[in-house]
Amino acid sequence: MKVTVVGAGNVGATCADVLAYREIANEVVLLDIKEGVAEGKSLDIWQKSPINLYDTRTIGSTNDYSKTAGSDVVVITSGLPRKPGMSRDDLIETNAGIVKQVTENVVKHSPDAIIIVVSNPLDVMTYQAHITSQFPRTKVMGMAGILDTARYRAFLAEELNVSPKDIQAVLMGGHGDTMVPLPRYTTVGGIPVTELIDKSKLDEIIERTKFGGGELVKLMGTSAWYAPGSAAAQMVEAIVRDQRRVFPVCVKLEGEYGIDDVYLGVPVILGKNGIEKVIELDLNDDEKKLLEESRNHVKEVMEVLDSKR
Ligand SMILES: NC(=O)C1=CN([C@@H]2O[C@H](COP(=O)(O)OP(=O)(O)OC[C@H]3O[C@@H](n4cnc5c(N)ncnc54)[C@H](O)[C@@H]3O)[C@@H](O)[C@H]2O)C=CC1
Ligand SMILES: O=C([O-])CC(=O)C(=O)O
Repeated sequence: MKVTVVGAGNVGATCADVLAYREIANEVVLLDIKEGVAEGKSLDIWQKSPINLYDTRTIGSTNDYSKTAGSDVVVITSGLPRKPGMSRDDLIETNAGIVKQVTENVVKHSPDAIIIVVSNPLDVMTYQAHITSQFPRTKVMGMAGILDTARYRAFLAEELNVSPKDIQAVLMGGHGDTMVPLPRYTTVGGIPVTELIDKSKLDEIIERTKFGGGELVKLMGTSAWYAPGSAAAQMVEAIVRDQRRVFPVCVKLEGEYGIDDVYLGVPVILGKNGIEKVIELDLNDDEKKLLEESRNHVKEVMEVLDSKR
C-alpha cells in the first residue's frame, strides 16, 4: 500500500511518522512546497527505522507529484494553522486555494485514491476537496471526529482516574465550537458515564472538549499535531487494512439525519472502500437541535466558499 501525506508541517510529518513506525503502509510519500523539508523529514523518519524496527519506506518530495503516483490513500494537511485569537474559519481564504491546487494534483496522479482532509476549516475544506476531485462521497472525507472524541475521552479518563483505553464515545457535528456531544453514548468499560460522574463535571468536560483545539493554540501559539496526526493515521489504517472500524468522520450527508449536501461529522464504518456506511443514530430532540445548529454553521461557511468560486 502507498500513502501520500501532503504538507510536511507539524500534522503531516507526525502522520507520516505514525504511518511508518506502525507499518500501516509499505511506502509513505511526504510532499511539501518548501524546498527540501519533506525530503529531510522523510529521511529522518527512515533513519529512525533501525531504532524503532520498521521497514516502511519514506520518501520526500518538493512539490513533485509524480512521486505520489498511484497512491491508495492521500492525506491532505497542507495549509495554514491558526494563531491565537483566530477561528478555524478565518483560514478559509488561504486554505481553500491550497486544498484546491493540491486536490487537482492528487486527482491527476492518483485517480483511484481515497482522500482524507485535515486542513481547516475542516468540514469546508473536505467539501472543497470533494468539488475539486468530483470523487464520490465514499472516497473524500475529513478527520476531526476521532480527534474531538479523543480529547473528550482523555479528559474523562483524567477526571475518573481510569485508562483512556476503556472510554468509548462518539461526538458529532462540525469541527468547531458547534460540535455535538453525545454523553448518553459514552461508556467506561461498558458502564454509562452518567453513572460515574455528576452532570456539572460532565458538562465542564464537554465545554473543554468543544474548545480543545483553541486551548492548545493558546498554549503553543499554533495548533496541535500529535493527536491530529495520529488520528489521521488511524483513519488510513482502517482503510488500508479494511478494518471496518466505527469512527466519527466528516462525510457528505445525503439525507441522513434529515440533512442533505452538507459535510458534517457522523459515525461511519471505515473500510477498504472508504466510507462503507453512514450510521444513523436515533437522536433525541436536544441532540437533533444541536446537530441542526452545527449544520447551519457549516453550511454558512460552505456558502462563503461557494461565493468565491
Ligand atoms: N482537522 C483537524 O482536526 C486539524 C486540522 N489542522 C489543520 O491542519 C493544517 C496543517 O496544520 P500544521 O501541520 O500544524 O501546519 P504547518 O504550518 O506546520 O504545516 C503546513 C504545511 O503545509 C505546507 N503547504 C502549504 N501550501 C502547500 C501546498 N500548496 N502544497 C503542499 N504543501 C503546502 C506548508 O509549507 C507547511 O509545511 C492547518 O490548516 C490546521 O488548521 C490541525 C490540527 C487538527
Ligand atoms: O484548533 C485548531 O486550529 C486545529 C484543530 O482543528 C484542532 O486542534 O482541533
